[in-house]
Amino acid sequence: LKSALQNIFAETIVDNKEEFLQTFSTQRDFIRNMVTDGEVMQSGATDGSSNNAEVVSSDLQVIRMQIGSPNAGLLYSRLVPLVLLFVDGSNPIDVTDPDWHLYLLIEKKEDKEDPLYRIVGFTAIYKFFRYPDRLRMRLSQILVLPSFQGKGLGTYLMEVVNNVAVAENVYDLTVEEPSEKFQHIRTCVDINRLLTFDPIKPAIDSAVQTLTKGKLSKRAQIPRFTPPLNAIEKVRESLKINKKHFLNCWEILIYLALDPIDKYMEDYTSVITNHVRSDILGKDIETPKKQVVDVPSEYEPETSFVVFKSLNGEEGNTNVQVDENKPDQEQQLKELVDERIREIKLVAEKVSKVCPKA
Ligand SMILES: CC(=O)SCCNC(=O)CCNC(=O)[C@H](O)C(C)(C)COP(=O)(O)OP(=O)(O)OC[C@H]1O[C@@H](n2cnc3c(N)ncnc32)[C@H](O)[C@@H]1OP(=O)(O)O
Repeated sequence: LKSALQNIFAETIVDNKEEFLQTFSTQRDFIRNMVTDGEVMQSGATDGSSNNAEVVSSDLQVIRMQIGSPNAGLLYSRLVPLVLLFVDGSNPIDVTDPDWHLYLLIEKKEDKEDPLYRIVGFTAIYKFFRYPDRLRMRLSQILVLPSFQGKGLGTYLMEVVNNVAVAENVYDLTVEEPSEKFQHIRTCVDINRLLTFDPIKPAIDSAVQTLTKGKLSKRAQIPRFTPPLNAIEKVRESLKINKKHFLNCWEILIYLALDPIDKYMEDYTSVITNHVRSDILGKDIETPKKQVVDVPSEYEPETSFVVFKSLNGEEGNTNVQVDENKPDQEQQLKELVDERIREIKLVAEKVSKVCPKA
């Protein structure tokens, strides 16, 4: 056990019980001392649209530290064991790369003379260049310590990071390999922001109108139901939500706008099926089909081909091998669609509880 723990704790390991217990008094100011040169990004509740006010007391602060600063690297080396133990599949960040920032969620308790600082969570974010003159932010690790989870603190930290991305006008904010739970939280936060973002309202209304106009499932071709390009652009520029994540949110925004949802569920499911199928095939199934056909010619046979584009979207005699295990594929597709609908309902339920008008 010791060697396994040694791998995780490295030089921060304390294997003597007395010595360990003593650190509670000898190092009680460690965190406060470490964060003195940090930048306070938020104190107390955010003005975000989620309902965090009830969980976020004025004792909470989010402090940002550049990893290159002398204390940040030292502090992070103490956090590494927590990252390895609690964030699935994570690796420690490179403490020599100054483009990393730590956002520490600190609980500050008044105590005898000096306040006592406790870290209740943190996130590591990478800020990097985007050609020609912008910066992007990528959230790569986030952790709320186990005894503080499920109290809205992860949501709070996400809101603070969103506010920073907007205030610093970065190009966008992305998340590296989000876990399912974190993706759910992030989506809830962003849906609340999107619901109050007026510039996309006309686009949502128009999508909903198309969907409610008539039985979609009876139509030969189901429209794609993606947001217009200018909406994608406005959302990225104002809210810093990247396109891929906005497309996920878009499906939920439409779900929330369908009233009554039961009446349109069949059509809505065909739209989602369509999206899932396009994602799997990695192409937009509504675009006119293209085919590549080898043709005999007097030039090199390997470089002679013709590309056909059929205008009615029908595929002719294609070489694409999609039919082989058809029943299996259909079943798998249905399972993926069911899973996606389940996720959508979960977020929809959550956001309509927080803001009942949604
Ligand atoms: C890029 C990556 O790093 S991905 C990996 C993410 N990190 C991890 O998996 C590490 C382990 N997990 C964690 O650290 C945390 O659970 C996090 C960061 C994922 C989420 O942080 P938490 O503080 O637990 O999230 P938060 O409390 O805001 O929301 C989680 C749940 O608590 C609930 N919650 C929110 N506010 C409250 C509240 N006021 N009272 C009670 N519960 C609440 C939410 O409803 C949510 O539940 P739901 O998902 O069932 O709808």
